[in-house]
Amino acid sequence: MQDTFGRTIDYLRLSITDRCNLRCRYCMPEEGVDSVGHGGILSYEELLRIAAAAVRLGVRKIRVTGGEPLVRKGVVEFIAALAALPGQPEIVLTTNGLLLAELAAPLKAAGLARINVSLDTLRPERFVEITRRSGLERVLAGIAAAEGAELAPMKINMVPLKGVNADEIVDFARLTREHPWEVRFIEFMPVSTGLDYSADERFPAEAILSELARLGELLPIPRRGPAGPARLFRYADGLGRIGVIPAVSQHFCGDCNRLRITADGRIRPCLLSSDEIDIREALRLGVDGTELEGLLRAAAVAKPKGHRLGEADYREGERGMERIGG
Ligand SMILES: Nc1nc2c(ncn2[C@@H]2O[C@H](COP(=O)(O)OP(=O)(O)OP(=O)(O)O)[C@@H](O)[C@H]2O)c(=O)[nH]1
Ligand SMILES: C[S@@+](CC[C@H](N)C(=O)[O-])C[C@H]1O[C@@H](n2cnc3c(N)ncnc32)[C@H](O)[C@@H]1O
Ligand code: SF4
Ligand code: SF4
Repeated sequence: MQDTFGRTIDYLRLSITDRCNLRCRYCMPEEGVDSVGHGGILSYEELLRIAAAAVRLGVRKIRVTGGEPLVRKGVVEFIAALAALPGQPEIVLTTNGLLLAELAAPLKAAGLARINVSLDTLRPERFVEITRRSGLERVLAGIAAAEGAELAPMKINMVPLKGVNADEIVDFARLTREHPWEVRFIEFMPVSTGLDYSADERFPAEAILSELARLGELLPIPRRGPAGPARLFRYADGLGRIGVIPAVSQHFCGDCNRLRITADGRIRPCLLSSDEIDIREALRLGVDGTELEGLLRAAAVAKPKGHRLGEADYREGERGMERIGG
């Protein structure tokens, strides 16, 4: 499906829950997060109907995200059902890794193609400071299990914050020398209010690149087609790759290829705009497949040319990343 600006939309991100077993300070407030509850989130059946309609419109890749997608009961069977949709889209997942040690092998068997694991520090005490929970060992065991299950190539997502974990950029980059992983550094996005960060903690892409250069020369990897948000590099002696996601400072919106479904059933045309289309209501009123396709098409038409973050009239949204799915 094409949007108004000639971009091809072939990627759908499904946030399957707004619940999470961590409370990362840049994503969710420590307390006072109201989960939308069982009736508020889309059922697996509803999610499958949306996914099937999207695949009919040309979506080739579906990412399951959250909240923490692995805390939702029945996620393995849901992945299997997605992978079995006519058209056989590629099914991928983004997780904090806490439950991966147990679930990596069943997820692979269900048809999951790849996995992206979010990890912001390699230091146990810091893990607690950032996520407000313990569990670094479990995440590392989860990454090992994902590798064992051949969920490859694995991507690790890190959000550097100045004075918090930016001094670990080089340690994370070093991982790509020893492992065939893609380690990606994501610019922090101020998307919801009530977060425990200050503007001084932002660490822009240019600063990330200077940090990375301390480890050795970064060799750019040329893009082949719309390659997603990451600018890719490698070190001459590295097995893996480095990605920098300049989510705020340098727009990759011109290549944007995605729509999002929020945990509570809204189609979100752009991560950084609070405009949404209610698909939950439509599903519960009994729309048919053609009407679902119509709603997805309308969202593609409503997709903005680019984000307006940083512009005078931009307002931080009410909805946290855990509902949008990142
Ligand atoms: N501004 C912006 N940021 C995005 C977009 N897509 C992903 N990101 C950021 O990049 C992070 C990593 O995304 P992932 O969930 O790993 O997915 P991905 O980068 O699409 O993954 P691949 O399919 O492996 O390329 C997200 O959590 C966001 O912070 C986007 O469309 N716009
Ligand atoms: C919302 S999480 C959902 C999936 C899963 N719980 C996880 O952490 O991977 C998806 C991604 O969004 C990123 N993210 C969350 N809040 C962010 C923010 N304010 N700025 C940039 N990235 C953010 C996380 O680092 C993670 O990689
Ligand atoms: S980034 Fe992921 S793991 Fe961390 S609080 Fe948000 S949803 Fe949970
Ligand atoms: S900010 Fe919006 S338009 Fe730009 S890449 Fe992200 S989702 Fe697409």
